[in-house]
Amino acid sequence: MSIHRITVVGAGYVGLTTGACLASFGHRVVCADVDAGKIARLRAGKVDILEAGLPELVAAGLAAGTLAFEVGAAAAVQDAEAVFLCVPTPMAADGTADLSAVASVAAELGALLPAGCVVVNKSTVPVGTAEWVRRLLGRDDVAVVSNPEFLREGSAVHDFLHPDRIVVGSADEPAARRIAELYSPLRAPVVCTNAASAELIKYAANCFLAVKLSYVNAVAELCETFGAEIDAVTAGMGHDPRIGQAFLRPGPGWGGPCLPKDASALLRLAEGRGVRFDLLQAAVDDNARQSRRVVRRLADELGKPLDGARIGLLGLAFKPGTNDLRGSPALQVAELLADAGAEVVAHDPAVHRELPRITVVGDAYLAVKEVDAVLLVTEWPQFRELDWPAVADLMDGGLVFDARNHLDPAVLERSGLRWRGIGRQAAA
Ligand SMILES: NC(=O)c1ccc[n+]([C@@H]2O[C@H](COP(=O)([O-])OP(=O)(O)OC[C@H]3O[C@@H](n4cnc5c(N)ncnc54)[C@H](O)[C@@H]3O)[C@@H](O)[C@H]2O)c1
Ligand SMILES: O=c1ccn([C@@H]2O[C@H](COP(=O)(O)OP(=O)(O)O[C@H]3O[C@H](CO)[C@@H](O)[C@H](O)[C@H]3O)[C@@H](O)[C@H]2O)c(=O)[nH]1
Repeated sequence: MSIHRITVVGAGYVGLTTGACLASFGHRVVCADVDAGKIARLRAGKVDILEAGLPELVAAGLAAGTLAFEVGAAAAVQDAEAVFLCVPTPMAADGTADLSAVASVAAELGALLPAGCVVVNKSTVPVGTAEWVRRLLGRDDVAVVSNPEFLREGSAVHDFLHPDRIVVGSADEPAARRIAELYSPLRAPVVCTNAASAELIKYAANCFLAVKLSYVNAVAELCETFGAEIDAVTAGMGHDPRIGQAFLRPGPGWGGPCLPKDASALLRLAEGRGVRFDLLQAAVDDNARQSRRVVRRLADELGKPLDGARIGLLGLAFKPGTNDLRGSPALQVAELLADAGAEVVAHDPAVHRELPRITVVGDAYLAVKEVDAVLLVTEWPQFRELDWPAVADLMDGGLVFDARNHLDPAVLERSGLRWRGIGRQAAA
């Protein structure tokens, strides 16, 4: 029996993208959220988050009548055949995943779900959560399927529509297959397994990426000491298909709303089972050092104390293409600079709100005015296109520390600026 009537609970990056994309396949989708203001804006076609193609998909779904929005999950499940849980699972104070939103939705929906409905865990949740949700629902006639999501922010719609794989896991294999069938228009490989494996796949994948980044950041540090060039080193490594070119760019540390909390959650899960995962712990520890290393190098290159220095920060979002500040390494760097007594003036093309301890300005040229050094922390394409001779005129000092190796060193040097990167030698 194919599924056509879908409810999505949680209309954020994952939920709204899932809902709008499934509606575009012709299914009838209702997205529910506890945020009444967000639902009112979505009903008017207004999307709060910065995701290419998402406003268009929402508008198309609303116009076709395939996509609707409700306040609260209870109002959205009357005739649902599948209910996707896309609520937040942030890091709790003890480093585990906070499952309170999942628990409250499961408790709320237990008595309301139609018989034969499938509950789908799309939130990133610890191993064992599918079974736990099944018990909370208290229903023998409702299956629970784990279906983790792998989309990246900034390219959420593209990633959802072009997945590398679909993962479904459940004790109820026919239910898992019915969920996998929803993705059949995407022609992606399907991994159908038990719930524990599906849940672990998500953490294992994100944490593998985190380890890869800590590794490459350490190799970049080696490059600095040996006179090697990290771009050449990673290109040379990446031609080996067992390594691959992706996810090898060094930076000020890995961050965002997912990798840090998922690494922490997997470490706590391992600890709970008495399994030592020293490799992952080292990746997390090295990552915490990386932002400190960037600030220390900036101070060394500056040749004067950070206390009282004025630093122009280019970028605030955790990566380009998003306005998400959750877990942003740029903010960690800004905090460290402020701790050291520096005055931080920052610009990000997508972030226009006030932030503590930083002056946020609406123009990159304002951010570099009269600064002792510029520190680039988010690789927005716009920053490459700046008029660098004009930047040199505006700055008091001449140092540009490019913590993403994003700028063209030759352009900067020609502009009379001193470029420094990560894992790279100074331009000749
Ligand atoms: N952001 C990503 O790139 C991404 C990718 C893959 C997986 N994930 C995982 O997906 C989950 C959701 O992440 P997100 O980034 O979409 O979160 P988000 O914060 O963007 O959105 C979550 C939404 O759920 C709503 N919500 C909270 N409690 C609710 C409740 N009880 N009932 C209904 N709605 C409720 C919030 O108001 C919010 O709109 C997390 O587990 C995350 O780890 C995120
Ligand atoms: O070569 C690289 C690639 C990434 N990063 C950094 O790594 C972090 C994470 O980047 P990315 O993975 O692109 O962002 P997310 O949108 O958080 O996506 C990750 O987290 C999601 C939520 O779980 C998963 O669905 C995705 O598959 C996974 O890539 C950011 O700080 C990036 O700047 C680097 O420093 N160098």
